[in-house]
Amino acid sequence: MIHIVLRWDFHVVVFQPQPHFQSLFKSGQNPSSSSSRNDDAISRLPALFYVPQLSFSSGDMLLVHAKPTSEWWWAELHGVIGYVPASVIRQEPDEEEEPVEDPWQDEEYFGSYKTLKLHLEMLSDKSRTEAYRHVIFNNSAALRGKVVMDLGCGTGIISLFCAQLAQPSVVYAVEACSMAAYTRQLVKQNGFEEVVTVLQGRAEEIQLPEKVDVLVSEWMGSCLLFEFMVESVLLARDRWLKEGAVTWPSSAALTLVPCQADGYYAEKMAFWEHPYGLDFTPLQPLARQEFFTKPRFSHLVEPAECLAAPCHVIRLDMYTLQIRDLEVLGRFLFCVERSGIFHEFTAWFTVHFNSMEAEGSAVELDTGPSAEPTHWKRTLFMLDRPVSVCAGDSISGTIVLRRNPVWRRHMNVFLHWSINGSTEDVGTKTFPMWR
Ligand SMILES: N=C(N)NCC[C@H]1O[C@@H](n2cnc3c(N)ncnc32)[C@H](O)[C@@H]1O
Repeated sequence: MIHIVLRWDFHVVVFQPQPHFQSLFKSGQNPSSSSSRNDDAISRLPALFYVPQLSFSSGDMLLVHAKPTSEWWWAELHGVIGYVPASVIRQEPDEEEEPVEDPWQDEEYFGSYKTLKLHLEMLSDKSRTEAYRHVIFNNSAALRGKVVMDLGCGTGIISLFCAQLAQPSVVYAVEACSMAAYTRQLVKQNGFEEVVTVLQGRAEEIQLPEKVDVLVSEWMGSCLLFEFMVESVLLARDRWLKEGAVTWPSSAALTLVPCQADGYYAEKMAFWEHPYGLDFTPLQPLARQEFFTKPRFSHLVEPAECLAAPCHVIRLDMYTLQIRDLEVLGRFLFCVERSGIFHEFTAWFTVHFNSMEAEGSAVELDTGPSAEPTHWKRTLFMLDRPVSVCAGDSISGTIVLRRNPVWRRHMNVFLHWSINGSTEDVGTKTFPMWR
């Protein structure tokens, strides 16, 4: 995307490479450039080791490669790349906001699955893993002679269940990272080489010898969509699924509920009111910024903390969902069932696996408070200021999960709400997940 430099001439000099990137901005003609604003902005630059010199003048056309933060963009001028303050450049009006494809991001993403840490976490999650085993067991007869694709197989557990519990003709176990080599060993170790074929590569790029009857994948991330692995599932669905074939999960739903969170609020905010008999409340704005800006996903909300009946705010049909739909909007209307303090929204997801047989029973994997905890836990969105609510009040609004245009596996969650439909008692907050 092309941008033009607006006002100031900037000369960016890195006077020493070090873990924390520092630079000295000397403003050009514009006397209004406040060094304090620059210093403040510099302090929030992403940590870097080396940034080459980058000088540019009013009217220059910069090529912006990425927007890592709202204040600093990664741009190029005449072949030289460096950080520039976003405040001095303007985007060409007719520019399309095309997502920036950045191969480095996927290297980082797949690199995180090369070690056992995340695989151990997923395999240790009994609710998650038993749900997939239950699906394969329930459909073992229908799977006989079928062609299966396990997308993002990791250690291959789902493919091994297919070979252990059913008699598919073949399972293509697709894994992008080097864990695939170990997965091959596990297939051999368990005597399933005749059935399971491990393919290392991205599902979007690999070549299968045939189309498939079943596309199964465990693609869910925090708040359902984080990681956006679901995009790969949709691409594979459109490329490899036979007509009338099955995708597991078949559908997914994001659930939201307004909650009271006395413990968390006391721990992070009320604490500053009188620690050791002193008044530390001037630190509360800092605490709000530090502890309540990003969602918290290690939270295990209890049913008793829910102020209203949870409701599905977003539903995804995996047979019809399109990639363009992945900027998902949900509306909600909660009727408060018990008076209390509205501190936060809690979100979790549920996925369903339809049976391959007409009369067969579906399987559900619920990550909410009424089910066994999972490694996804639940996602807590803290309001900046708690609101007292009474039984019978209504909390209505919208939630939007918007994919990050630069960091493509991340997203922002926008929440907008009002109490009893009033225009005064309105709240809105954006939560980055995670960049
Ligand atoms: N949130 C999750 N369930 N993540 C599971 C991720 C597993 O799928 C693998 N994976 C994710 N996307 C892909 C893809 N497009 N192609 C192949 N493997 C993938 C990833 O390397 C890891 O082993």
